[in-house]
Amino acid sequence: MWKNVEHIGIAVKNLNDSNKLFETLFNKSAYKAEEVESEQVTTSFFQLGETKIELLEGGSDSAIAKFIEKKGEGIHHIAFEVDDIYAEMDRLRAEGFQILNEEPKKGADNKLVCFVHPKSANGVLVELCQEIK
Ligand SMILES: CC[C@@H](C(=O)O)C(=O)SCCNC(=O)CCNC(=O)[C@H](O)C(C)(C)COP(=O)(O)OP(=O)(O)OC[C@H]1O[C@@H](n2cnc3c(N)ncnc32)[C@H](O)[C@@H]1OP(=O)(O)O
Ligand SMILES: [Co+2]
Repeated sequence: MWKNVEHIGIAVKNLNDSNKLFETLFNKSAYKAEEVESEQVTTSFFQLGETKIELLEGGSDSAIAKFIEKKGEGIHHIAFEVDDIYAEMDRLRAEGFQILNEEPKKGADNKLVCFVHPKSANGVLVELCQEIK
């Protein structure tokens, strides 16, 4: 079952600068920063109601750097909380979606994550995530 929009990922060039900008915009501080080596990204998170904003700065070979090079800074992905990521990956594959991961992997903020290719989701990079218990 799909639940809430867990976070919206925003690709940024400089995390320090963007932290300050979004702190001013939201009038609140990021509640955490985290490096995710497997994705070559450093992230920070702002909690807004039940949804988070995830700022992402990427290393030179990262998906984030490639995205910024092509499209510039901005919304990179939308992440949805699901209750059974394995079942949803099987279901989506059977429905013909291109899932970018063989298995869920460890993402930021204590989640298992996987991605659906934007070419099979109307140009939107979709992330599924499930809390690690
Ligand atoms: C912090 C960890 C985790 C979390 O816990 O939240 C994260 O959020 S990590 C976020 C960063 N990681 C990822 O994005 C992993 C999944 N992404 C990928 O595997 C790749 O980025 C991709 C989607 C497969 C694209 O890679 P690639 O094919 O090498 O790049 P291209 O530049 O050639 O793109 C092909 C095609 O797709 C379009 N594209 C790329 N990224 C996006 C995007 N974010 N949203 C929409 N469209 C996207 C790109 O424009 C190309 O289109 P065409 O030019 O029309 O061919
Ligand atoms: Co994300």
